[in-house]
Amino acid sequence: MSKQIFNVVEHFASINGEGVRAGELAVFVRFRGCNLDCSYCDTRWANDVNAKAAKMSVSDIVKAVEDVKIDNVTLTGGEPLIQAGIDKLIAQLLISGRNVEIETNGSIDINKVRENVKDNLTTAMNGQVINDIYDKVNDEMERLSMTADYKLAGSNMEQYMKLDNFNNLQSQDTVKFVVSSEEDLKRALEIIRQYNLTEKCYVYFSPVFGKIEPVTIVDFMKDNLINGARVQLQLHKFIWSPDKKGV
Ligand SMILES: C[S@@+](CC[C@H](N)C(=O)[O-])C[C@H]1O[C@@H](n2cnc3c(N)ncnc32)[C@H](O)[C@@H]1O
Ligand SMILES: Nc1nc2[nH]cc(C(=O)O)c2c(=O)[nH]1
Ligand code: SF4
Ligand SMILES: [Mg+2]
Repeated sequence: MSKQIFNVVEHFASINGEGVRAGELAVFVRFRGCNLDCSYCDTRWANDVNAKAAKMSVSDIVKAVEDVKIDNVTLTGGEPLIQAGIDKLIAQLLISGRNVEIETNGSIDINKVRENVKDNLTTAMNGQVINDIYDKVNDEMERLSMTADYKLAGSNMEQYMKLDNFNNLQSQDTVKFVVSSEEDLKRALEIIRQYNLTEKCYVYFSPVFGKIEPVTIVDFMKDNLINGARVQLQLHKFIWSPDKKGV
């Protein structure tokens, strides 16, 4: 089998600016290319097929992550789940003891990826003296969390959302609504209620940076009694200049 090579446009250590682990140290690996084109994308440069990228194998990436001695790793992009072999990389990062977070755009079948990761873990553990490989694989899988956006009308990408993903959420996963307008907030609430999202996983609202006042989101949450969801601003855009790469 040919060795899988990934196009990595940047990898860096920082604090996670988004999601359940916001504020914690994390290593970020950003892959080139995306299957969507959101109106507000803050990493459009990474989606360019000609963006400068390091060619890295699974073991190159695992080594780069291990070298920094930080427990959390976030795979992002671009879109990490369109990268061939991503399941193998995720499995090896789990085996190396990391908490692995995937930032994904909501158009890809997360269950299929999770099943492929599980298969990789099972294969990797075969031959090891482990009494119950099944339990060990499930323990490793608990350190994998998917943060899936639901792209709203303001992104122009809503038609690509894979609603079936909402039947395959785990309690450690997140559904994130990046909102541009009141219309987006109303649609997000409809989806949250329809799929009972706050009962299944973490739910976040995040403003498209500079496009909607955070207080508008908070008022909407209060007016509609949206318990169990959280508002979140992208921390790194306050700590550093909002356009800065590598942070
Ligand atoms: C750049 S994307 C990469 C991962 C994946 N393609 C996705 O969309 O989830 C990472 C996260 O940044 C969010 N994001 C992108 N541009 C943003 C902006 N201008 N303001 C707020 N969040 C933004 C996305 O919605 C997503 O949740
Ligand atoms: N500090 C920091 N935290 C992040 N969390 C998610 C990010 C992303 O671009 O996916 C990101 C990012 O680019 N920087
Ligand atoms: S899916 Fe993510 S990376 Fe792709 S365009 Fe949208 S925000 Fe940017
Ligand atoms: Mg970002």
